Amino acid sequence: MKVAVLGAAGGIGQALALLLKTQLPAGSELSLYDIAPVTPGVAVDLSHIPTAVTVKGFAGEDPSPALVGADVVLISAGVARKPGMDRSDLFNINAGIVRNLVEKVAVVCPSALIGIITNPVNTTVAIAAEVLKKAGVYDKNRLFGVTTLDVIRSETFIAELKGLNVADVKVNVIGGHSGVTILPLLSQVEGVSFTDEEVAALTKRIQNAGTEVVEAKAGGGSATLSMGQAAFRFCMSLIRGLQGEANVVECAYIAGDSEYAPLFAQPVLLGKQGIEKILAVGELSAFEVQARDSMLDTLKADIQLGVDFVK
Ligand SMILES: NC(=O)C1=CN([C@@H]2O[C@H](COP(=O)(O)OP(=O)(O)OC[C@H]3O[C@@H](n4cnc5c(N)ncnc54)[C@H](O)[C@@H]3O)[C@@H](O)[C@H]2O)C=CC1
Ligand SMILES: O=C([O-])CC(=O)C(=O)O
Repeated sequence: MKVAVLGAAGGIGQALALLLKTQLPAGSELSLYDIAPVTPGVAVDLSHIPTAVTVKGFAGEDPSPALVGADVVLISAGVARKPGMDRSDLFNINAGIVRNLVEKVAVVCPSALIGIITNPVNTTVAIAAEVLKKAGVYDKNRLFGVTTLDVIRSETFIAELKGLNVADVKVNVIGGHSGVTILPLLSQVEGVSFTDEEVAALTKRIQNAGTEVVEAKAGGGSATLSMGQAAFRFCMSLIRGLQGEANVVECAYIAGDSEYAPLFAQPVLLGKQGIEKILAVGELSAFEVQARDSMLDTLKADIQLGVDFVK
């Protein structure tokens, strides 16, 4: 397997690259690209870790050499939030970065699975889809907005609140990746019950968890280490699917068959072609139905912004 990380010299990119270097299957290749000149040095640094994963680093304007033969491309290139900003404030800079990178992916490794981490995810995934459509290589089963951080946060916060072993907590998070569009389906968590007050408070905490980190870092950026772990988990699931493992399921922001919005985060079964099957969201509580319905105008507007940007 060859995994390319674009934005590899950044906070997320370096954490993710470390996890991939230590835990990708033996024989894998890790390809790191960033505009930052330090990137080949990051690769040299990682290459001294004794695992059977080869690492190469590329800097400069053109990501193409890093993309040759990639099976999975993870994109975390761009700018991160500072206190007082919303994810949507990143659009002006990050939209163009994602467009340019995906244009290269479309030419060099059009059948790779693509995971978009760069914010605002609700919009950058729409941009990626439009770029791939324009290039004539769009396959909706191969493009993902990485929302795994919302899932791991939900698992962590639920286990903390209820005194559970976090390894036993499974939760789906649907919708998108910002504010009210993040909807953890707490009513479906097995073996746990929540009061109405707990549901309201926990949902709000999960929706605001990115801001919690941004404020705690006080101008020093947003979540990088937890996001590195989240992207690593998602990447390993993509690879396990590609390698034919059965029952690999993750939530991701995808172009599904959702009646709610053209892109919508929901659970998917992963396989050799990317998404093998879109899984049902299941029964929602009255609170969740209300939260789902009231997010849709925001989510659709975020998606339209991305479509219009490319057109
Ligand atoms: N999907 C999610 O759940 C999350 C997404 N994010 C987003 O991930 C992105 C990256 O965050 P961090 O790693 O913390 O930022 P960072 O600033 O530490 O790293 C970003 C990297 O992108 C590189 N870069 C900028 N323009 C580039 C280009 N045209 N080509 C290649 N590389 C380029 C920079 O040189 C830098 O090394 C941000 O947009 C952030 O909002 C952050 C946390 C969670
Ligand atoms: O909040 C941010 O800007 C970064 C992010 O997406 C998250 O931590 O969920």
